[in-house]
Amino acid sequence: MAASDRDDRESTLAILSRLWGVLSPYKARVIGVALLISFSAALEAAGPQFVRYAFDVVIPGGRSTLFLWFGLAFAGFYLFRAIVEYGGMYWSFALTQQVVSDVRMQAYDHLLTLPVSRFSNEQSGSLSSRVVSDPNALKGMIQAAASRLSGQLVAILVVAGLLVWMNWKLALVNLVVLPLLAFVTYYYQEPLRTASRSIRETVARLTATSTEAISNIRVVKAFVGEEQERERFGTHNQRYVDINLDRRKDVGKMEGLINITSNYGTGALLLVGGWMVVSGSLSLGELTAFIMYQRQLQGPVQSVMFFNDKLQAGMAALERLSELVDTDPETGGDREEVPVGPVELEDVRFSYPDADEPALRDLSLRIEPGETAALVGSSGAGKSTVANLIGRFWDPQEGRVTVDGIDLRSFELQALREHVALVPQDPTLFSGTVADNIRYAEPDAPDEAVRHAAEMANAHGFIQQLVDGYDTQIGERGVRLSGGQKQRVAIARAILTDARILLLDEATSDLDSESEAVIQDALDGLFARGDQLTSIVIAHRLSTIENADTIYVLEDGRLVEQGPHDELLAEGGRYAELWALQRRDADRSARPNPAEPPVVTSAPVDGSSSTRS
Ligand SMILES: Nc1ncnc2c1ncn2[C@@H]1O[C@H](COP(=O)(O)OP(=O)(O)OP(=O)(O)O)[C@@H](O)[C@H]1O
Repeated sequence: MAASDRDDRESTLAILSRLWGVLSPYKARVIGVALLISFSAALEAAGPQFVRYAFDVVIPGGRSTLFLWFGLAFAGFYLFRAIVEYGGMYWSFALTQQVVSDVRMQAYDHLLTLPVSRFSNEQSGSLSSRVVSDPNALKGMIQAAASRLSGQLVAILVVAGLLVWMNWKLALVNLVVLPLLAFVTYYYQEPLRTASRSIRETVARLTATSTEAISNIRVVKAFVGEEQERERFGTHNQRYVDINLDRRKDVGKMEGLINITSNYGTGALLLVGGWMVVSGSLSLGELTAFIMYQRQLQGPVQSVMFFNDKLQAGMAALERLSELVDTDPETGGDREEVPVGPVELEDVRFSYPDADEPALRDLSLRIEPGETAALVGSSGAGKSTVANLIGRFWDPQEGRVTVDGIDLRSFELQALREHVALVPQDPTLFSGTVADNIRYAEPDAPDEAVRHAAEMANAHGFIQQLVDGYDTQIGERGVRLSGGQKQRVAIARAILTDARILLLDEATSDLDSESEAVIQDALDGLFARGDQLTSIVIAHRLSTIENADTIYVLEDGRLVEQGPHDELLAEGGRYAELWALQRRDADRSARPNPAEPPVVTSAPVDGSSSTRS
């Protein structure tokens, strides 16, 4: 018990120090807002004094001028108070929005600097919730801490002081009610917090279940999984209703107890105070003011009791944010000049985190500048991993990856990446126009350059036929492009950069042979860009890399063969085997052109066929 109390205290201290970390850049504004809100709260305490004055002085006096002055003072005071309250509310809101927006921006900035490994070990939905919704959850905590708390404390102190000043004996009656109110609020704090947590978790499960079904809707339908999905969603949906009902019961009980306690408190004031009025030791105005103050105190007392709850809720969000912001960003070296030279892997050994087996084992290969190198091999052989290391998306644990003999780790990251262009396996495009997508890496590229790149990528023809040509919006709110069209836009995007190293990951794997021919032309356009472009192509259709300068055959993370197509065929090794497999499957398939090799994605090392055509 004592240990858990200490843990609570330590965690509250940790929360406060983190909260201070978030708020310290805004010190002056926090103090300003707190003063304004405290001032507004102190003004509120003057209200019952007007009533007391009216009952005890103005009404018994019966003079019209006094009524007039009293009316003017009353109206002026409440106008002033409304202005102060508006100012406090607005500045507190503006401050909170500013802090949350800055925190969100910092988190997003940091997110973009994280290494690829950080993105591969957390679902993208969860990562984006860290930068979008978690900062929102800070709002309650910042508002509670930065502004409200000070106002509420001032209200409690000022009102309590006034009560004692007016009549300390009657003030004692209040002192019995207030701790009772505080106790009721405190008693329900934990169950309500637990319920809120469960509600958030259930909402997250509801969202995850529906998102999964929606994004896999074709699989759901193909395997008649609707009923199963309905049941999964229904279970969470029912749980959501149940927890909300339970929570509502607790809230109802708490509100009921608070009402009873404060009404009994008013009753006690009426009885004790009424007796004092009868005995002449208290005026009627004072009693009325006392009752008003008792009502005024309830809000601040409950807010102060709920302060810890707000802190805990905000802390959960702050912890998730800190986990992200405390992750080390990718780091590069100082070299800004990336020379033209061979790209080499020297005795590279690489394992993905938590993987049992290394993905690459003592792999060495050298690609001369201007060459087109092809990586082939079974599924899981390590082809994409080689591309990942050359793009420095990951670093090897042993050995080096170099350009012109210089370790990639010594180059400034941005400088290195400006020299590497990527056409990924699934070339997802960004929302915006076709032209925006082509000039993604070169936002200032003139229209002619964009068009030229599209022509080289064999994309100009279809782009011209779109509704608005290069200005056609694509993505969610625009046209949908076919897989082949997307790839050609992605190739145009790569052509437009002046990258010296091109990584082409399985760009032709999902295309029919007609589209493949079109893409092949696009790639020829790209390879023809100049002798400085070193291309590394991962292609599953061996026909697409027949003309590559060197073909590297990987198996199980090792290089097993290398050389040009004809040489490798003549050698009769693993490449020849893959080639023969493709021919055999092509002959078996009912294709009009059996000479066209099918896609080899997963020919296992044992030689059994697992090709897809
Ligand atoms: N992010 C990752 N985390 C853990 N293991 C991974 C990761 N990516 C790949 N691997 C593993 O590393 C090995 C090499 O994978 P890689 O993607 O390089 O193969 P590949 O030859 O490109 O395969 P494919 O042709 O199927 O794309 C495989 O065993 C794979 O399961």
